[in-house]
Amino acid sequence: MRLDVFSIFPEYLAALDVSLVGKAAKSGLLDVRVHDLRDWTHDRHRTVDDTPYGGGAGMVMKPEPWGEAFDSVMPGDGPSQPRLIVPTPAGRPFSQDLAYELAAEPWLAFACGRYEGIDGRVAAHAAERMQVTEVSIGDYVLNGGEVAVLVMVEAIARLLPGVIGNPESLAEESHSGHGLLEYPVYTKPPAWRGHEVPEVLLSGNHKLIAEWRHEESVRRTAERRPDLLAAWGSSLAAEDDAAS
Ligand SMILES: Nc1c(O)cccc1[N+](=O)[O-]
Repeated sequence: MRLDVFSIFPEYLAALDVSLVGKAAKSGLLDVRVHDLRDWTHDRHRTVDDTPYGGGAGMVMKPEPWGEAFDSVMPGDGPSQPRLIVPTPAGRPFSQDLAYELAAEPWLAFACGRYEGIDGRVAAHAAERMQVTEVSIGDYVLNGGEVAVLVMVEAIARLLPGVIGNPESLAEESHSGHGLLEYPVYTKPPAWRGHEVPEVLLSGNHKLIAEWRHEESVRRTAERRPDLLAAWGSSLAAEDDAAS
């Protein structure tokens, strides 16, 4: 998978050089290219923003640098086009399902907005030749899209074949598809500062351990995410109906 990221703070994306994503890039599983949007400005101040039409506070990112950057890095007459992801609070909620969907793409491009956002014509013009998806990582206010890109790239990259050592671990994680939050985990020592590891986990009885883990997943989901529990219950009912 090729990933292109456009930002006025390319150093913010340095985190993509470390850990899981960095290893994937070094092993050739990922081709990560970070671009400084200001490289496509032509004035001495390397201007990327201007006042909003219609008034209002803040500044809007000018369309020209984006258009020139996209033309340069992913030309319209090229053999293929990426899927463009624009992090924005007004976007489609990012989820594990969307991470799987994006992990199936051969080429992703991310446009990191700043200020009050990117001129709306940038996405509209890009959509003339590539799929554009505006995505939100959550209902809170950030100063730009860079941190959202770091979140999405990590969630996507770990789904690519060969990136994580034990693919089986993907199956038991929260939001991994069974619909429940994952159970609590423990390791040595068996007792620590007056806290004991649940005895069942020391029993060696794999059936009891599996039952305890499921019960813990259901309990945690009921406490913290009743919305997920309801959806999980509905999916079980649907499976039962399909089987009967
Ligand atoms: N929430 C937010 C933002 O405030 C600015 C850029 C991107 C996002 N987001 O992806 O959720």
